[in-house]
Parts: sequence; C-alpha cells; structure tokens
Amino acid sequence: MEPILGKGAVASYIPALASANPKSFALVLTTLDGTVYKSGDADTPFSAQSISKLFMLTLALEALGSRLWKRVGREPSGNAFNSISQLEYECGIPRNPFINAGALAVTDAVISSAGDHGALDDMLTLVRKASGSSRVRIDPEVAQSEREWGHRNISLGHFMKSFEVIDNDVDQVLNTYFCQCALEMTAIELSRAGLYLANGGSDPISGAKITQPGRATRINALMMTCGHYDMSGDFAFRVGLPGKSGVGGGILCIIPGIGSLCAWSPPLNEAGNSLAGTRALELFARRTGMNVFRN
Ligand SMILES: NC(=O)CC[C@H](N)C(=O)O
Repeated sequence: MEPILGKGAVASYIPALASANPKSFALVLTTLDGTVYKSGDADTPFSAQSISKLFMLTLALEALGSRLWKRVGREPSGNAFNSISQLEYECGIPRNPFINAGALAVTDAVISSAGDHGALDDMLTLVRKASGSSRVRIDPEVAQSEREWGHRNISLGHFMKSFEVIDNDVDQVLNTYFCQCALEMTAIELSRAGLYLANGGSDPISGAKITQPGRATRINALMMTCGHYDMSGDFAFRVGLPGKSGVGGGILCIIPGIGSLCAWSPPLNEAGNSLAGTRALELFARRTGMNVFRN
C-alpha cells in the first residue's frame, strides 16, 4: 500500500492554515491513569478549529441542559460542515452542534449564560483545566484570518438571526466563533483534554468535575454520529470510536473507560477531515481492538 502521509490537501481558506507542514504527524494516547503514549510531532501546537466545538458544547449543556435541543438538533446533516442550504427549509435550526451553523447556535447560548468574563474565556478556562496546561491559547493571527475570510460563516450567522435562532448580537457571536476556531493546542494537550469524556465527565487526573456523566455520554454519541460531517458514517465504520475533527488536521477520539486519543496530520480529505489522521486511527483501532462496536 502507498504511504498516505502528505496526500490530501491542507486547508487553504486562510493563509495561517495553508502554511502548515503537510508532513507533520502526531498520534497520542492518554489513558485514564495519566500515562501518555506519543509518537511524531506530539509537542507541536496546531489549530484545533472545529475540535473547539466540543468544549463550547460542554459549556452550553452545563448552562442550558436539555433546553439546548430547542435551538440545535442531534442528527447528522449529510452536508458539508459549512452548508447553508438545509438551514432554509429547516427554519434556521441547525442539524447538530458540530456543523458550523450548529456551533454558532451553541456559542450564542454560551454567550447568553456567561458572566462578565465571557464565553471565550469560559471555554479557555475549561480547556486549560481539562488539558492541565495553561499554555493553551487563542492564536490571534488565525482568529484575524477567520474573521477576514469568514464570509460563509457570517452568512450563516445572519441567516440564522433572520429566523430568530440567534439571541445575541450576530457580530459578537461570530467574533467569539472565529476566536474559538483559533484555539491552539498540541496533540498531547488535546489528548489529555478529552479524558473527561472517557471518564464520566470528570478529569481522572485532577478529579475536576467538568460535566455530568450523562452529558459526557451524550457528547460521545454526537461525536460518533456527527463528528466528521458528511463522512461521520465512514469514520464510525472504519474507526468505531467517537471522534471530532477540525480543518487544522486534528482528530480527537474518545475511548470510553480507557482514554483519549489525538491524531494530527494537516492534509484533509474531501469532507475536511485529516486523511492520514483518519487512517492512523483506523489502524490503531484495528490493531488494539479499541472500537466501541467490537464484541
Ligand atoms: N471544520 C472546521 O474545522 C471548520 C472550522 C472553520 N474555522 C470554519 O469555520 O469553517
């Protein structure tokens, strides 16, 4: 079989992502006892992009509980992550929290409930707590590019506002969204940050309670059904683990009761998911038997 590292296309919609090294690669597993198994560029920070949607969703569920599901659905969209078409005939209610429109609804909910420090700070605090790393940051250059090239997301935001699905000022929601996409972390930090989802909502290392056990279970279900956009079915078929991808080339996978796994390789497949990252996770799941459907 031909090596696939370097195949696929690095996200090119903003310069800050287009300059990523297509040969970068990392695979990191952190188990519930805190042991870290790493290979490749595990210490290199990269743009988490849509993986940040997981952390905002965690905050929104804490704030709204099941009321969140009035604003956003729980079904795979079968469309691209930035698609606008479905929104019109579904009255501005996005299919799920992991497509861009859904993430805007989630961020709007977090803004409504955040105190003076704001939704973005709340997300950073959560990610720093979950990852055990204060180095995690929002990359200002990526945030600025997201804003400059964010015409599609700006359209989605205004379109949803026209259906009164967004409560807050659209520019405030969009600005928070652009900044959350610019979340920058290493594969080691991301792998560690996913542990609460593998451990009933609590960080097994610090003991910090991040969400309720039932919510962690639900987030995992959504990752499995919607975490890879219109290739979520293919990912479930090949890897069999709840996962969330981002156009920076990262994928965070949860192995319930065991640990959390992060793959990173910038070139993407046609749905915007890391090509080599998906393949690495597929091989990992096959060789270790860590697949939630295995019996
Ligand atoms: N899939 C992604 O990672 C999408 C995030 C990207 N910043 C966007 O909003 O389009």
